[in-house]
Amino acid sequence: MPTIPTRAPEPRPARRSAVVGRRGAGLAAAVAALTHEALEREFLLTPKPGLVDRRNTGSHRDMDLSTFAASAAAIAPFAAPFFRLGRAAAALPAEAVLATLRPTGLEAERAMYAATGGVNTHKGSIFAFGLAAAAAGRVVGRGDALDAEAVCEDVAAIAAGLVERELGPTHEATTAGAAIHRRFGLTGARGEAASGFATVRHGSLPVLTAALDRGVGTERALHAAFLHLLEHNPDTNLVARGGPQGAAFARAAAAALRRRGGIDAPDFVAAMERLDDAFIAANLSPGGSADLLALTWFLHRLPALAADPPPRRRS
Ligand SMILES: CC(C)(COP(=O)(O)OP(=O)(O)OC[C@H]1O[C@@H](n2cnc3c(N)ncnc32)[C@H](O)[C@@H]1O)[C@@H](O)C(=O)NCCC(=O)NCCS
Ligand SMILES: Nc1ncnc2c1ncn2[C@@H]1O[C@H](COP(=O)(O)OP(=O)(O)OP(=O)(O)O)[C@@H](O)[C@H]1O
Repeated sequence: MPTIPTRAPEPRPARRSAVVGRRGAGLAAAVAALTHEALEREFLLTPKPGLVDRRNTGSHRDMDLSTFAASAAAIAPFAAPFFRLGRAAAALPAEAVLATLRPTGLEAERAMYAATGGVNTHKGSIFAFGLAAAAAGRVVGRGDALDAEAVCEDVAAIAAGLVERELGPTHEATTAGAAIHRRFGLTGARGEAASGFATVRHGSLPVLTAALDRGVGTERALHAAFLHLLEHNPDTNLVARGGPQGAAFARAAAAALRRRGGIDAPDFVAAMERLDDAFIAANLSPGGSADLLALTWFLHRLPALAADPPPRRRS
């Protein structure tokens, strides 16, 4: 069982220029290390309403920080094969790529369940990071600069039509996401991917970088990004547990926190803790926003990878 660090380290400043230096095997390993760092930053960020964090296990009874640490350690290495598959598929038409990723995605899900004793800790993250890592490989394989824009555009191309194909009226609603689409029209993880992670690219990522640029610490900047996601991401996990009313409550609570100053409010942490208690009382968990928070960090740090050595892994 991996040990849980109490705090993720401060990153070195991201280089935002078009870095295309590291194209060898080291880059696939660096993408896997960054995936691990992003997942870890998400589960350690505290407080997060309804989610597993250092304060409590949120609205969850079957997982805690050690489950998340074990899960992250088990699934992050799969980002390397996803990246390599993407790089090998750089010249393929985008619509042919998803089929090449599915076996690795399902293997990663099996590794997650093996590491957690059958608990779904990171299914949404495996999907999002699998697509993002593969798209990063395609971007590098084409010789383009590795940045969030290029990766998100390629994810949109790879995932185009996924909602119609997998959630269309002729399909049996076999998963929670499909059932929620049938009842409420939400497109969940598939819709977010097909949009090129629009909620991240045009929302939480600019919020994160704006906060960092004005000198806000990493944890608090991640909180700003998370608050944005809580207000704007149509999270199927919230709907699965609390119905549309549960999702509306979460959105309104996040908007209220923003209006009273967000991360700049003097009692921000106490307000987030009160919200955590309210989410737990209502059994709400914004798991999709947790996934997108990790992805926000990943996309923020990606441009630095091609030039820098991979982030140091903590044992
Ligand atoms: C598409 C997936 C997520 C299927 O899950 P499901 O039908 O239950 O979808 P659903 O939309 O409800 O979401 C599942 C998870 O995604 C996350 N999520 C929920 N809402 C959102 C959202 N708006 N945006 C992003 N992620 C979200 C949550 O963590 C949730 O638990 C995926 O598990 C899948 O298809 N796996 C098969 C492996 C695969 O295809 N891999 C290929 C690429 S890696
Ligand atoms: N820190 C976190 N705490 C809780 N969930 C998280 C966290 N980080 C990511 N998630 C996401 O939330 C999802 C788990 O949510 P949840 O347990 O509500 O889903 P479920 O297993 O489909 O449903 P249920 O537990 O109601 O049967 C995971 O797939 C994961 O991607």
